Amino acid sequence: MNCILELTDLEYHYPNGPKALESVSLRLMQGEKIALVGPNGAGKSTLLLMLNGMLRPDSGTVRFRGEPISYSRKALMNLRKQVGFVFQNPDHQIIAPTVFQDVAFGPVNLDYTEEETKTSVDEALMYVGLTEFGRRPPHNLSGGEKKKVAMAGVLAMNPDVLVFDEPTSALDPDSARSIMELLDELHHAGKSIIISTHDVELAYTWADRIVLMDQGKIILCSKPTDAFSDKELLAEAKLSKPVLVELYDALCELGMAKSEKIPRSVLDIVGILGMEHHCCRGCKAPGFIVLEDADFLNEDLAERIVHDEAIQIIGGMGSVAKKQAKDYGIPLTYTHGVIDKCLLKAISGQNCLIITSGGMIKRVLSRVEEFNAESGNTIEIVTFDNYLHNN
Ligand SMILES: Nc1ncnc2c1ncn2[C@@H]1O[C@H](COP(=O)(O)OP(=O)(O)OP(=O)(O)O)[C@@H](O)[C@H]1O
Repeated sequence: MNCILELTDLEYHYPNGPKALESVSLRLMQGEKIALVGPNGAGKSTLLLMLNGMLRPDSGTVRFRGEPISYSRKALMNLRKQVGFVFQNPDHQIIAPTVFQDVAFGPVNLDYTEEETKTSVDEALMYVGLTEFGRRPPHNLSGGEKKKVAMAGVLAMNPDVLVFDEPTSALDPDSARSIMELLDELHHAGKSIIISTHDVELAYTWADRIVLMDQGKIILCSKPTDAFSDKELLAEAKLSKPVLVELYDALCELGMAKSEKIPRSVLDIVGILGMEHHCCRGCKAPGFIVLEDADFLNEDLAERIVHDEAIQIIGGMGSVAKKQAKDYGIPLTYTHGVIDKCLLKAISGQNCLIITSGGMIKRVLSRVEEFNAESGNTIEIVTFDNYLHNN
């Protein structure tokens, strides 16, 4: 993996304010998902603002693709094309009278042609599920919708790195989940993503790496399972353990689990209990999962699969799948946490269809394979091609 952004020994004092960053060094690798976690005032937003040059450190270096960033107007404009920043409060980002104009702001400033601008805005609005919102004034939208408009504004420039300051703050659980699904989709499309959050459950299940911050310093940078198992550090950063880790600790104490692998999802817990107690294997014939590429979906094919394979559960992963399902009137049982939920249903004997596209297809295949290997289950996955060949 290549390093895309590198911070070395950053120090920063706000003018007339406190020291906000002290000896901060961090590397964001290509295609990585990092979550910054820490109490109020820890320095998370300040660190994020360094990443696209919105703040300039008093000392230390920020490198993008190996080169120290330059703070000239032209160089910063160029950097911000590649490192997109979504503020915690979308009102800080939304400026135009209509959603379309707002999302078009970046492309227009980057001298896209009219046609290129329209294409990139339409795609970005499709990605965030706001295709029909182009003419609406942003100030009349809900908090979650405004957040999606702000995200679309950044996505329209197709940056390699996405920086989100508290992507789910002030959102209801459903909007928060759909934003996180979108971040996952962007990750599968090859983006490197760094977020700040107070939500330990979210950070634990979503990130590849956790960066714990306190009082302007990075106090730990490690895999989520390591970061959230360290009681003392969590206390120092005034954070609690994620529920899944608490549950796992309790199961171990009760002698009900002794797996080496600390669970990161409900499905992992079910897998561990299944291994220990043989309770979810062999009792019932498992169901299977049909995987269909949303890019090749049509109404007839979906109907045929659902009918021929006695499908009981349908999951749609990603914006293309959700749009296709809506257009073709396919009722989706699940639109978030799709793979794990379908695996849970398959264990209990139900047949599932997962509709998805792009890099997420591989993710479904690898997750099912990983789950089977770890839990001893044998959930079969029928891919789109197999379906065509076998029928
Ligand atoms: N514009 C500013 N002027 C002066 N001090 C500031 C400014 N912005 C932040 N600070 C201070 O810098 C320190 C770090 O703030 P920062 O916003 O980076 O923390 P944070 O971890 O993002 O906090 P939160 O979780 O509350 O958003 C805090 O002590 C804060 O009071």
